[in-house]
Amino acid sequence: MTRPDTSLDTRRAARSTTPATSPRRQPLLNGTPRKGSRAPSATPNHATPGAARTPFRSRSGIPSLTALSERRRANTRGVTGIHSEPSSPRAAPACPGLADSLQSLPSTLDYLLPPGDDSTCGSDNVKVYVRVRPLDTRGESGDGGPAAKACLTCPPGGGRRTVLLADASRSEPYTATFDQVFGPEEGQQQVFEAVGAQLVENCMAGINSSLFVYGQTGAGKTHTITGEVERGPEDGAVCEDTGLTLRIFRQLFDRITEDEHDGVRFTVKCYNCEVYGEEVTDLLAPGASGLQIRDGDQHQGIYVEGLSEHVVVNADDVMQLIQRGSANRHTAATRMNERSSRSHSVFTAVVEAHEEQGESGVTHVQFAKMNLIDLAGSERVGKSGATGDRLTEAKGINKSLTTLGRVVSALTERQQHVPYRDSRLTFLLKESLGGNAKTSIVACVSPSEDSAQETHSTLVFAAGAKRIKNRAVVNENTVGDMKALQLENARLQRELAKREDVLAAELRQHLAAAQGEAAGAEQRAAVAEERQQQLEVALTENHVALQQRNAELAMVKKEAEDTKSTCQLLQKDREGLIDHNAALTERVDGLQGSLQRSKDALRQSQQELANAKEHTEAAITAQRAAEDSAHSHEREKERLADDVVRISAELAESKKAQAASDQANKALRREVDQLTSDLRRRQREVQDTQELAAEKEGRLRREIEELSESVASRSAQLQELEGKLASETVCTTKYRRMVGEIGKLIDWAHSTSPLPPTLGGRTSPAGYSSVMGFGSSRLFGGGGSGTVAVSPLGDATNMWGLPGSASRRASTSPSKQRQMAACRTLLALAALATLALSANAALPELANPGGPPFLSAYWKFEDAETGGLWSVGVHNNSTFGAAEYYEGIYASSGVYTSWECGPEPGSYFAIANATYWGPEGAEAYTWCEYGVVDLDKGIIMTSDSEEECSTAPDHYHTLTIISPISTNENTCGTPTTLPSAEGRRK
Ligand SMILES: Nc1ncnc2c1ncn2[C@@H]1O[C@H](COP(=O)(O)OP(=O)(O)OP(=O)(O)O)[C@@H](O)[C@H]1O
Repeated sequence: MTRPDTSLDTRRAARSTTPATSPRRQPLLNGTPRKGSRAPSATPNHATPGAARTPFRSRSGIPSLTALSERRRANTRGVTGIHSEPSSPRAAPACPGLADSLQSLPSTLDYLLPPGDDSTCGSDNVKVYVRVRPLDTRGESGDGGPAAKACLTCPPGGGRRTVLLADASRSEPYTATFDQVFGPEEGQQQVFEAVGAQLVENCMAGINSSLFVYGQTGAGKTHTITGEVERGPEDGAVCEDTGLTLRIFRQLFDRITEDEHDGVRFTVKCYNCEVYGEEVTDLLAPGASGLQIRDGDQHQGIYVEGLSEHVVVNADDVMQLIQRGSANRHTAATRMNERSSRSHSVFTAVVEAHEEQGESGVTHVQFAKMNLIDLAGSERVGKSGATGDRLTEAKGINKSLTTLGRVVSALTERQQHVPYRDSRLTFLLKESLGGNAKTSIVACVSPSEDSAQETHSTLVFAAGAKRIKNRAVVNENTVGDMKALQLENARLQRELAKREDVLAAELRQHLAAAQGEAAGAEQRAAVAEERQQQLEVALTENHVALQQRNAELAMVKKEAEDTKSTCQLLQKDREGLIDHNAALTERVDGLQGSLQRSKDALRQSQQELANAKEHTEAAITAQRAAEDSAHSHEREKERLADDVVRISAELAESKKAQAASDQANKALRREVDQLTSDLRRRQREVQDTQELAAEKEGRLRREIEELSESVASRSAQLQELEGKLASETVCTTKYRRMVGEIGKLIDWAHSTSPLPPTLGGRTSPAGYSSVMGFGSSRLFGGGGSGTVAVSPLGDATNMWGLPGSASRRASTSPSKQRQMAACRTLLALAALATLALSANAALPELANPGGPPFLSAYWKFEDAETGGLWSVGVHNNSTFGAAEYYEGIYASSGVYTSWECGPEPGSYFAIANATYWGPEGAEAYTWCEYGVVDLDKGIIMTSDSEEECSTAPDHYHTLTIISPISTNENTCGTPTTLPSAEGRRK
């Protein structure tokens, strides 16, 4: 028994990395476990993405390679079992195509599994994640200024899958949706759980995987993929900043420990190289540069010739390799990043699982390759200020990234030529982009306004890469000596034969279910898409309305601010007026005081006058009394009279002053009244404006709340619909693949036909019986008047359902038997082709729900040996076409059977029978509907005119479907006279 080239046990004992540099070609990107391993035919040509669901896998994936092989054998059941004589020496080698097709059936069945688990649904689309780094404290512009503002957000309702870039240089914000978006607050462990853990499971399932980080310089690529590489504070832990690589290997070794058991052994080999400029260098064997990249055979894939190989047995070994590789990598300080990677680094691990098959001497080897790629960052040299070596490096980096962009475009546009060889980088990544690997990309971006342009390019690249489809397969091999392999082969053949029926039944069931599911899914997808578009439009309108409302609110706020400042001014005016009023009041008070004083003076004068009068009277009395001594008193009298005149004048003057004061007082009062009423009016105005503003603000706030609620609920609906759309898209993909699988079966059936060579077939009885068994048990099994025979030649009674002497004579002569055999083969071909047609035709049917059902098809073949014509009609009226044959021996008939293809009314159809021709000259029945299919248009029409159908001789021999002739007219059961053989063959 041959063991793998490196003894795991020995290595385990040593517990150390083997730094051997192999002089041979080392398989960097090569899954081949060792030189001289088995031929490609031992490896399946289809991925089994749903393998993790099968009972053969444990929770952890592939604890047992035998289990995997069991599963594969179970999946291929139905190949040899179809043979009526499984031991036929030609059976196995005659059917490699069928074996391959049936080996692919697990993936067909997997497509039928309910959607939801992406890792097992069979979709190999590249997964794309976006990681937003925190804003840089040194200022993103790199000029040492203050930190820039953020321009990248995750809009609410985006489910952490959508980013919105509001770039000032663009009129519209840019949005895109990815598999997941990690914000600045999300740490290395969260990224590992979402991105890295899948790579471990892929490795354990024998599937290649690649992870690469992309983005502008300083965006966090090296931080994400490598980060801090050292042990954590606790035993077995990693640091918080440890990147994906070490975390992946820790989990990988945990999983290996879980899955390793008696008979199953794992080996892990690591490689690390960098692409600097266009030169490939081994980072683990310094000095080994200028290495060549080779495109090996199917197993080797892409590999770097002469790259050193390092066997590792635990995560600490890997940690040392990462540290060595990082130390040897080209890095330099730039304005954008203190430790900028100036090369692309590729860290590769090849994980092999070996299982010896007990006594048989056969060893199963399952292997997977994991690439962890840290791309150098793109940079705007104007911004980074690179000169000299840094400038040359930057140009080289940008050039290789541009080629990477062209490769992505070519793949997404499905161009014939993909320019992988235009740069070393893209050549190395060939398998990861569109090849045999499950690929994840983490696009690292900065949220800073300064980096908006670079972030935009990164997001556009990432959105494009999301559309790339890969075709990952399970890498498996079986090795052993020739005898052991032959024994194993024989055992597999026996297993294969045993399990045929189960698979056939499963396929039929799943096929029917898938068609129904696909029909519903397509319909729902269309509705969901329409709904999504409506919601998007509504969302956009709501955004616009919200922005308008915000603008209005801002204006109202501004008005309120203005009004407030006007109020303040008015308040100031009011205070001035109050002061002025107080001054006026003071002045009035002053005037009133002086008036009072004048009045007092007047009263005093009047008193004095009264007193004077009294004195005068006393004087007059005294004069009269002393008339004699009046002279002296005469002067006194005159003085007193003068006093009276003066005091009277003063009194008049005081009265005038009081009148003037009253006048001024009145004017002042009027002025004060006027100002007071002005003030009140302004106060009322201010109050009204404030109330109006408050009311408007309240109304706008309510509207904004309502709008926000409606936006949130619509976003939730949109998210839900997106989810549905995604799951339905998965169903549709499954369905389309299933159609492809059926097409392969048809091709195979055609190639193994027992018809004469002119009919494109072979005369192998084994091949022939396979076709019939396949057709009868799977497609023609139910309904109608009987079951078509499984055996190659016997059981004609079932075959000949129509009355007629010719049919009863059918199984007698050898030539009739040959015709019957050929007839059955044609039935199988027709059935298979109709199955494919139904699937194809389901698409226009779905696009036109409730439209007319399908389908009928008609094939004609010319038998060069006899010159006869075969016709096989297929249509949806539950009759099944046999064959028509004339000239020479007359044996043919129709068989009734029906075949239900889908649950939808109208998608029901069956295979029409052909024609029954009696012996020449005898009465014959045409029990045939001549079906015609136009695959280009996807429509099928039939004609009851055999003449019309037979006027397309160009299509004979080719299984090509004849173009439309006329609409359906059923002539079942109508006796008709045969045209002459000559006439029919023209
Ligand atoms: N998500 C993050 N959280 C914390 N720090 C980060 C994050 N992303 C990046 N950084 C820090 O930013 C700096 C630049 O990151 P890094 O070297 O990983 O960028 P890069 O994309 O690899 O750049 P280059 O292409 O120039 O090599 C580092 O100091 C790194 O620690």
